[in-house]
Amino acid sequence: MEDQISKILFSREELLKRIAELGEEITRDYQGKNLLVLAILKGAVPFMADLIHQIKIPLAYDFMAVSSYGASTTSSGVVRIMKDLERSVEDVHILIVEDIVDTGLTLKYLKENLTARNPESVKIVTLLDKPDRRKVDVKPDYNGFKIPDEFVVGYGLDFNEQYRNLPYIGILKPEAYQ
Ligand SMILES: O=P(O)(O)OC[C@H]1O[C@H](OP(=O)(O)OP(=O)(O)O)[C@H](O)[C@@H]1O
Ligand code: HPA
Ligand SMILES: [Mg+2]
Repeated sequence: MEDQISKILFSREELLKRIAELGEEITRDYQGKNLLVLAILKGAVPFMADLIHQIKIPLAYDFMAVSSYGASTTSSGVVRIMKDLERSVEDVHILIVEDIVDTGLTLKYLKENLTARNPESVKIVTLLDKPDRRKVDVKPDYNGFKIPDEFVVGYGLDFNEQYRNLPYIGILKPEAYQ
């Protein structure tokens, strides 16, 4: 598995350090607010698990699953909800947690879909942002790291469902998917 990684971009220590900073900012901004941390399955799970330890106010968390990639390294552009929320969100401030914003198609769809449910607010925190690849205009409110246009895996990010269990973020060698 690790021999398919050409370069480690962020070690576990670097990830945790940045996540602590994000948690501090979020703690400050959501003081006194009814916060729902909404992680997008499956990639955001490791990030969300580390992030919630660093948000030092009461919160609830939930999950949605949407899919646009399948077994490919490029987005199909068609976003489908595979698992939805089971309760109304009218009384909460939603913080969407993503592992990566790439074309932006997933988040644009999600943000519009959730905004239509009339929550108090909808914001986005992503661990990684790949701005060079953006196809639609969507900006994360909180971002861990900007990254170049390379296919990355680890810490929740997959290629064909593999590599999610790596404790760091690395660049996948092109020969691993060609
Ligand atoms: O900005 P975009 O081009 O839309 O890409 C980003 C989305 O793609 C990945 O999810 P994926 O559909 O691979 O599901 P997964 O989290 O289960 O791997 C990632 O977790 C984001 O949700
Ligand atoms: N790696 C894994 N999954 C992804 C990526 C990536 O670089 N971009 C969008 N989904
Ligand atoms: Mg994926």
